[in-house]
Amino acid sequence: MKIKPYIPNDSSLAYSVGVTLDRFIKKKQDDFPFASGELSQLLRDIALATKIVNRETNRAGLANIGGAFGQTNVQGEEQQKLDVIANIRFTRALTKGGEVCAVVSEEDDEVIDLQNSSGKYVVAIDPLDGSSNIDVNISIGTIFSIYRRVTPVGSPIQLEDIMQPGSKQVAAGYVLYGSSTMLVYTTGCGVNGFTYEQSLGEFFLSHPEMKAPEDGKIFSVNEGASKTFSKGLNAYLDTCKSREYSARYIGSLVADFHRNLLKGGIYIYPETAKNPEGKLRLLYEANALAFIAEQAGAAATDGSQRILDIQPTSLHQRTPLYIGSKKMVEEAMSFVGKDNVVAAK
Ligand SMILES: O=P(O)(O)OC[C@H]1O[C@](O)(COP(=O)(O)O)[C@@H](O)[C@@H]1O
Ligand SMILES: [Mg+2]
Ligand SMILES: [Mg+2]
Repeated sequence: MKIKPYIPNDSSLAYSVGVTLDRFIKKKQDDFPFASGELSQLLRDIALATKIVNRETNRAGLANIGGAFGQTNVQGEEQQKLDVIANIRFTRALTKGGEVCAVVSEEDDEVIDLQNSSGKYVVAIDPLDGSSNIDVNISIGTIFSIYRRVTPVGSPIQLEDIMQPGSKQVAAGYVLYGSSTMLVYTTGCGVNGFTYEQSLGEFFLSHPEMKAPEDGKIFSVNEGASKTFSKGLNAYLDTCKSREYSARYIGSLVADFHRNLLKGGIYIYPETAKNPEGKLRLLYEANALAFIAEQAGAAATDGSQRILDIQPTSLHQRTPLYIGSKKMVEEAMSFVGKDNVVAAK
C-alpha cells in the first residue's frame, strides 16, 4: 500500500468554499486559551436565528407574513408581522444556550429577564431594522450588541447590567438581508463579514478584516426633513452637494451603514425640531454600529460626543447619529458645531 501526502487542489473545477462562520468563531476563541466558549456559542445561536429569519424574509411575499401586525411597539411605531416573528426567533435562540441572562429588544417595552441567572451576557437587539421596507422588497437588517453583565453571575439581574455604555460591548454585529445575506460582527479585534450560501446553509468568510475608507463621497440622510435640520447640518449638506457627492438613502439603517462602510460615506439621522433626540435607538441601533464603525477605522458621534461614551439613562433612549468615514464625520462636526440649533417647528 502506498501512502501519499495531501496536496491541495486549487482547480477551477472545484473552488474551495472557504472558511465557515463556525470555524472562524472557533479559531478566534482559540486565540484566548482561557475563554469558556460561551461567547462563541452565543454568536452561533445568533447566526442560527439569522438563518431562520432569512428564510422567513425570503418567503414573506408568499407566506402571508408581510404587512402590518396590527399593533404598535413601545416606540409607537406600527409593528410589521416580520418584526414580531424576528423578535420571537431571536429571543428564543438566546434562551436556548444558557449564556444570556437578559434581552433588550426594540419590540419589547421592558427588559426580558430570561430567568437564567447563570447567564453571563446581556443582549440588546433590533430584530428587524428598516421594517417599513419589508413590503416593498428592499434590504432590511438585524442589529445586536452583547455585554457582559456587571453583577455577579448567579444573582438576579440589575439595571446596571443593562444600562452600560457602548464602550463596554464585548461583541456587536449586524445582518443585512439584501441581494445576498451577510453577517458582519466584531468582538473588538477587527471586523469580519460573512456571506450566506443558501444552498449549503452556511455563512462563509467573504469580507475579512473590513476597513472603512478614511474619506468618502456618499451622504445618506432623509433630506425630506431638511427644513427641521440645524443650519449647520444644512450647510454641511450644501457642501456635499457643491462637490457633487452622491446622495444615497435606503431608509434601512443597516443597509445604508453597510454601503458606506464599504464605499466610504456618512449616514446622518440628526436631532430635528420634531425629534430633538433624533430617531434611532442608542442601545440596539447606534451602539452596535458605532462599535463596528470604530473597529473598522470609521467614527460615530451624536453631534457632541462619541456614541460609545454615552451613559444610557433609559431602555429605549434615542440619539442623533452621525456615523461613517472618519474625515466625513469630522467635517460634518465642524459645520454642526458652528450652528447646531435646530429650526423651530
Ligand atoms: O423614515 P426615516 O425617518 O428616514 O427613518 C429611517 C430610519 O428608521 C429606521 O427604519 C428605524 O429602524 P426600525 O425599522 O428598526 O424601526 C432605520 O432603519 C432607518 O434608517
Ligand atoms: Mg431599526
Ligand atoms: Mg426594528
